[in-house]
Amino acid sequence: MSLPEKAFPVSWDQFHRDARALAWRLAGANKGQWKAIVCITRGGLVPAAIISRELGIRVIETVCVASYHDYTSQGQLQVLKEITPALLVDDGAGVLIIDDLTDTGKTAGIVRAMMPKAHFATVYAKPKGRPLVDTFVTEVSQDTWIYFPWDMGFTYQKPIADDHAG
Ligand SMILES: O=P(O)(O)OC[C@H]1O[C@H](OP(=O)(O)OP(=O)(O)O)[C@H](O)[C@@H]1O
Ligand code: HPA
Ligand SMILES: [Mg+2]
Repeated sequence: MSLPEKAFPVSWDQFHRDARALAWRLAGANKGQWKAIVCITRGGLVPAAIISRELGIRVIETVCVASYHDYTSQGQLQVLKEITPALLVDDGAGVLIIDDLTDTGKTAGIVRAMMPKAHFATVYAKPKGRPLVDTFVTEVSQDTWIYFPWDMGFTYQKPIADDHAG
């Protein structure tokens, strides 16, 4: 297992602020009028909850995709549950697709193909995935791993000087 060079840990508070910032941007797009949210599980569940609250969207659908089976290594992408046909009309126009991040862009590419006219939004984006999303909040470099608060717990931190002792 190879770990990306840099770490970008995100606290619950920071994630809430960043997801709210995404909601502000989305309120300005499509006049804030969305038919429904399609949330890409599982990572999209938390931002979808925050955005649905901020924008008053009550219809929430899931598309269930899994690709990172072993922590940081990506495997075969599996679609475990498809989008309800009711939302696929008119290629998904007026629908908001939400995920926590786009990395290589593979997940975004697969879901975009299901709804080419939907608006795709993520909280974070890495350069390879960035061209596939319409709206995001923060870009992080490709060699960075984003640590989400739901994947973390409190642990002891070594003093910075311990790694710089000469
Ligand atoms: O741009 P990509 O390289 O495709 O990676 C991005 C996807 O990877 C993660 O999901 P994951 O498959 O790990 O499942 P999870 O959301 O259930 O954690 C993340 O939540 C995105 O959906
Ligand atoms: O940087 C990441 N962090 C968490 N999950 C991910 N899935 C793909 N890339 C990432
Ligand atoms: Mg995911």
